[in-house]
Amino acid sequence: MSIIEVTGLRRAYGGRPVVDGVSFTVDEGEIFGILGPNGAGKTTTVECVEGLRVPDAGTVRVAGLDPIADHDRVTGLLGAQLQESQLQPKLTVGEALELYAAFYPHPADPGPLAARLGLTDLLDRRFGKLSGGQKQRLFIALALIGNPRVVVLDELTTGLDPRSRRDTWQLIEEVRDSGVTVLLVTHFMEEAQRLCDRVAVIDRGRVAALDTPAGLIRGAATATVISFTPSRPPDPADLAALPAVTATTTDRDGRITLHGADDTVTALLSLLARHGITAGRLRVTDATLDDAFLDLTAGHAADRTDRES
Ligand SMILES: Nc1ncnc2c1ncn2[C@@H]1O[C@H](COP(=O)(O)OP(=O)(O)OP(=O)(O)O)[C@@H](O)[C@H]1O
Repeated sequence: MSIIEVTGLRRAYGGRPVVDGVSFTVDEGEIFGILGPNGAGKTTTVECVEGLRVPDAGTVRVAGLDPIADHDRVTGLLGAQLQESQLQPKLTVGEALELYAAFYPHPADPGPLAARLGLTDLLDRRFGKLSGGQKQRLFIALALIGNPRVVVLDELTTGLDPRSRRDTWQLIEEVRDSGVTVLLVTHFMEEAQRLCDRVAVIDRGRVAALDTPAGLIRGAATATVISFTPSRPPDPADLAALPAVTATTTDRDGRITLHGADDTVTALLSLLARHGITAGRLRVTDATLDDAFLDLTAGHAADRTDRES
């Protein structure tokens, strides 16, 4: 059953459309990712879901309610992640939890919630003295304090070191496992691949693809990534003519990376054998969500160059 329904959403700033007909539904109990390049319209989209922005056109429903017309009821069932600037540096973790609990009719008990998020030892610590990872744990706690059915997390792990990021991922999975639906805006492919049940890739205000991470990878032009260091450079025209090749790059050390499919590997090996070239440190790997994302948003970088030139 869907808990969020977005249909034909449009929003422009100063006459420039930044969300241009976005539609998707989020099922209750899933982690739904919104992925896209900078400026693609991700935050604007989730702000419309949260009722913080009024759409120019289209409809948004959260548990069947309109986030603008039914603002108070939607606020009661949707937990949003605060931005850092919204908390006073002198407020302690315990005070922040008590303060935000007071905003909701049926809040979670701050003590057990703090324990669940590993904040018990930090209850007397001031917000301004917390590390990046500790702040993010507090933001997740504050998003959950109202006992929401949905939490919206926007770039929650940006700026965290790899360990804190992994710890935060585990917390997000625990939130989902407790029955809360998660709408997650992220820039990190690894994060989306590891956490999200389904992902909408938004590019230039439109949904470029919507699928499970595995489905996005399967549907991408790149299935296989091949890299090797040749004993001497092959003819670039021969490489470009290999079956299913979508991209070829050569780094400063002469190492070649080809994006293609299984057929590409076989044809490459016979090409190299024909020319007596050996392939040093040959690596053949499956494409990742990163590769799928680059395929899906391939026009974006070119457009940006056009605009900036
Ligand atoms: N209040 C505003 N007034 C004018 N333009 C805005 C406003 N908010 C966002 N924009 C512009 O709208 C576009 C989309 O912004 P948005 O924040 O939704 O994108 P995003 O995909 O979340 O980007 P990022 O990944 O960089 O956070 C950007 O070009 C941004 O500069």
